[in-house]
Amino acid sequence: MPEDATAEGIGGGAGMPPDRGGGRPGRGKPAMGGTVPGAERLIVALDVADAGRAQALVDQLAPAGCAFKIGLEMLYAQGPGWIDRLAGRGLRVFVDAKLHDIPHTVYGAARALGARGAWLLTVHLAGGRDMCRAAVEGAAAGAAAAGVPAPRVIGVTVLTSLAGAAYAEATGARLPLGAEAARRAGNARAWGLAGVVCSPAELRAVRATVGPGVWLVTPGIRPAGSPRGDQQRVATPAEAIAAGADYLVVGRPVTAAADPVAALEAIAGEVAQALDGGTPDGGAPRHPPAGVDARTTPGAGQG
Ligand SMILES: O=c1ccn([C@@H]2O[C@H](COP(=O)(O)O)[C@@H](O)[C@H]2O)c(=O)[nH]1
Repeated sequence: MPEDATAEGIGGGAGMPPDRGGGRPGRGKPAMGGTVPGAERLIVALDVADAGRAQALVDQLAPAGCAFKIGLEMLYAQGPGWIDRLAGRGLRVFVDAKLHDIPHTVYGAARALGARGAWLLTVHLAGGRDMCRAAVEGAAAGAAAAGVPAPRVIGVTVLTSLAGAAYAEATGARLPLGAEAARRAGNARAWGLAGVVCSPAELRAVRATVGPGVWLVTPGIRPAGSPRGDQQRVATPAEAIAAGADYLVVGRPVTAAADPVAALEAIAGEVAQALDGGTPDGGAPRHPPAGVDARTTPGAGQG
């Protein structure tokens, strides 16, 4: 039955308590109450500056059962009140604040954000152990003071917009990109974070490093034929699920579509099919099953 992300516990259904807690992601469940199988694994990035547009997207897409990501654009243009607003509807809210500062400052920011009922909160792993631990502690303290569940703090490994020379320029490229992402993910686990953000290209290497129990949240999702935009390390929804992603972050392929609901449903359908071990065209699996069912409780490291 539903654990954390399954359709039944989310989506703002009337009278339904949001279960934003501790279980592993569900596999594609039958649709209930208008939810769409596969959508429970999707996080829609609300990268819009206009409140009316954001509200329209949430109203259109929430019944499918997806989560929503509030990132830098919404936070700076509209303010953090959107976290409360969506969480108050029983929706899972991923606050992609990408905190990266000295530990004292990050503690305070995470404390403030943690009090708002978020489900996930990001930090940059490049900020180091003390900063990441401060984020976990701050988020927990804020949530406890507000009487809401603490967000799971997850760490960004290497931005999906970086590759090749741009990656080398930004980091010094002491390790190949995949190895560096896996190394940083290992740090995330050691430092007590609940998961990491990584590109689909590194999912297998990251999972091999962190083992079960650490959530892998994956942007850089592009359905076949979708413009890549500024994303460099991309994969289709089915490929990302087959490689072991727990959650897929999808922005423009949904929000810039002429029909965002149809776009979301198509991606959810691809996800549901991949979770069942098939390919979007109904052929044999291209990869072994992702092994989601064998995982222990994600986020165990965050206590
Ligand atoms: O490495 C990262 C970390 C975060 N993101 C965020 O995900 C979405 C992706 O949006 P698309 O429109 O689907 O490209 C966006 O909000 C980013 O801030 C990422 O892309 N890569």
